[in-house]
Amino acid sequence: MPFSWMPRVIAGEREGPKDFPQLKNDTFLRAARGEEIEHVPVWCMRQAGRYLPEFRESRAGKDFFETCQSPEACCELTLQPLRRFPFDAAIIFSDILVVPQAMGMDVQMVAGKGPTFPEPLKEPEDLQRLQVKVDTAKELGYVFRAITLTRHKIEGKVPLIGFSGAPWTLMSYMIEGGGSNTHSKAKRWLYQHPEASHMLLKMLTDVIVEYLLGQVAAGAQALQVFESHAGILGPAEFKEFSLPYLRDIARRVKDKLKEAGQDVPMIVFAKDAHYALEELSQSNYEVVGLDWTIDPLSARERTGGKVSLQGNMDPCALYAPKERISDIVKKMLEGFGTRGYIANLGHGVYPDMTPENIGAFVEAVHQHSKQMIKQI
Ligand SMILES: Cc1c2[nH]c(c1CCC(=O)O)Cc1[nH]c(c(CCC(=O)O)c1C)Cc1[nH]c(c(CCC(=O)O)c1C)Cc1[nH]c(c(CCC(=O)O)c1C)C2
Repeated sequence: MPFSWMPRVIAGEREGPKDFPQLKNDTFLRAARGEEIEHVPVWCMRQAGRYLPEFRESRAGKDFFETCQSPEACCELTLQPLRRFPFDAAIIFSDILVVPQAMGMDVQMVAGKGPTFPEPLKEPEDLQRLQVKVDTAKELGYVFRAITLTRHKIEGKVPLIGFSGAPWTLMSYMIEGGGSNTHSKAKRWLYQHPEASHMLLKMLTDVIVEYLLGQVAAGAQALQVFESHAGILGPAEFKEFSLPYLRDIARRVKDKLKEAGQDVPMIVFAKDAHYALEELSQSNYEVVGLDWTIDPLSARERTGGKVSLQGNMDPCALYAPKERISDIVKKMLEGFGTRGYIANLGHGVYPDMTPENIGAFVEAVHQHSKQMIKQI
């Protein structure tokens, strides 16, 4: 039995542990599978974030990763946006950098600077510092507990999404030591140390697979894999250093879930990877998330109805007056169509955005899509 909480998952049962409140709004899950819906579901990346005064209040004076380690705090932050807006999904509050931490790296959140690794990986020898076999139940059990608690507290209102960073994005943080414009330290590895790069990407893939499976066992009803730094790679590097690992993650997670009779939709969000849209639509994920640099109609054409699509309004459109947001949403819905589509932003909400405009975005998606579906 690989996970201590595994006995709670009954083989053959689709919804996971039995004692969770029944799901009342499964629109997001149906859209992910391309099934019929009454309105287009909508959620926002970074919907739990600093643009909400209640989020800033809860986070005030507390260390970021300590907050991530508190299931109660993560649950509260996940639920906050749902109290304000009729989102069709929630995403568990956590961070992609908990995985490098679980592998033994120190990561701190420095105010005004963002995530910082005091001792980043510099040369291939540094891989020896990393934990190869990670006991995810021990190192990341706090995330699993946050998911289980949130599944209870969310009362079946909407599905709960679990997530992980993808191997290349995590590798780039581990080598850069934080955010970067050029990612030149991490890219140097790809060109100077391709073998060590693959070794690190493989190590990360193994941990991510276990981590995502643990999230589903804990109660996650969908999974999103964030390849936020895809755009810094060109098509050839993406094909060699990102895509095979993204595919491997989805295949291995799905194979394991199938054995347990579970079916959990997976979303891949490779930011700025418009050059790889065709490949991404054939990479074992039900949903491909899009940033705003891709035109909805051409995304549909290029993915050929093989997958559902998610996205992709420019987050900065939320600075526009509400009527303009409504027009932009309408055009976006007309471009994607209402079937096999999950409305979202093309990236996360920024801290200086007004909650009211997020509300206008959500309302516009629901209103316009209901009308469009009625007319079909
Ligand atoms: C709200 C927040 C988070 N992380 C960080 C913040 C801001 C700091 C704070 O509020 O104290 C630091 C935080 N964490 C990270 C950054 C980016 C730093 C950089 O690259 O410059 C910051 C400021 C790293 C990170 N972290 C994440 C990504 C992938 C998504 C993306 O591309 O934005 C990345 C790249 C994932 C993430 N991170 C978070 C979520 C929560 C759920 C939600 O979306 O509502 C998620 C999904 C939460």
